[in-house]
Amino acid sequence: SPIALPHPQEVHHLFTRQDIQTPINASLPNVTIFATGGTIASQGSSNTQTVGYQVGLGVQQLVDAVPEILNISNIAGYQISNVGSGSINETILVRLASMINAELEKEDIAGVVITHGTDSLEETAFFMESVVNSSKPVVCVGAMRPATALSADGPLNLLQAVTLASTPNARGRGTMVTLNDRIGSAFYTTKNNANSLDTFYSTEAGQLGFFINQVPYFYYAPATPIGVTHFPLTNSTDLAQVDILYAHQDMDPTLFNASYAAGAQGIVFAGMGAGGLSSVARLAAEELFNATGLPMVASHRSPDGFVPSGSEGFAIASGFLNPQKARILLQLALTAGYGYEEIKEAFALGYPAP
Ligand SMILES: NC(=O)C[C@H](N)C(=O)O
Repeated sequence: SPIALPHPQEVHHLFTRQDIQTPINASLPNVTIFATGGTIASQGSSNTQTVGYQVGLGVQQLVDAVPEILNISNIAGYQISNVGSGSINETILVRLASMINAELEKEDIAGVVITHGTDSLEETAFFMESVVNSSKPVVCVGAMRPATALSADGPLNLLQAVTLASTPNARGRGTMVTLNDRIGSAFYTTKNNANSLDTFYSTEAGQLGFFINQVPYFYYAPATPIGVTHFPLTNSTDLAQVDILYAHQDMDPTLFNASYAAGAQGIVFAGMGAGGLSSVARLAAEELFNATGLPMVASHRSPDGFVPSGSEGFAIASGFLNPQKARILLQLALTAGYGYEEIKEAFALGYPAP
């Protein structure tokens, strides 16, 4: 049965093509921007307001604020939505991905940029990594300060994102995230701080590169992360429902059954340490698994780390994937009709035997 979409009133701009097309300079590459909202598209009531601002700027205004972009690329833009990234949903993700696939198939397109709120940017980036089938760069970018703020970070981040999307050496690196001069892999990059400008990085996996004087420098030759499973996109925007449960001392063990009763087709738990649960919660989860076969994935509530297989016998280990990324992989696998063993294999790709 169709899954109810959250906050439909907030996606009323969805896919109205507010097409922008800057004057064509034949010597420059072509980059398409897909704007979804977020702080990068937000305005405060003063130049010192950095909390409680409103999303509202369209893709045209984002580009107008950085005319230097036009020295780097010809830009076309789509307004996909204009929402805080907490309201990005599966309808937006699936349609955005299919638009990006279609765009990258065009021979004259060098790459694409997604402007996005930072709160769930890593989820969208991971989704694109899993379903975009092109070696051309897909660059996700956001900002931590609204466009109206003193020292707003959005304009420079956008300039760098467009630069990255037009750089031949950015090909073959999967979907990337760039903010605050850093270039990271969508597979590993995580938002680490709710407020700080310097929030996106990936501790153990490291960065792909960085910007100096707006030029991207890479640490390595093109490579994509181990463990990416590529899924075909279907026309359906209904992805399997997967819930995340957060483990803690005295976790309510009934949450597992409640989640299942509410329609979850899979559960990811943000486990303590390397994927652990209290003995009471573990028993409840295991009983549910034994009774229903509901796929469950053990991830970690610590910001970084690894869940090895076998830590919770009935649960599939998330490896390096944090709960929000593990959820997307589980959603895509279930939507593609994977059974338990195939799901297990998809996760295990992220932690191959040495
Ligand atoms: N910095 C940001 O973009 C945060 C914003 N609340 C969002 O994710 O849409």
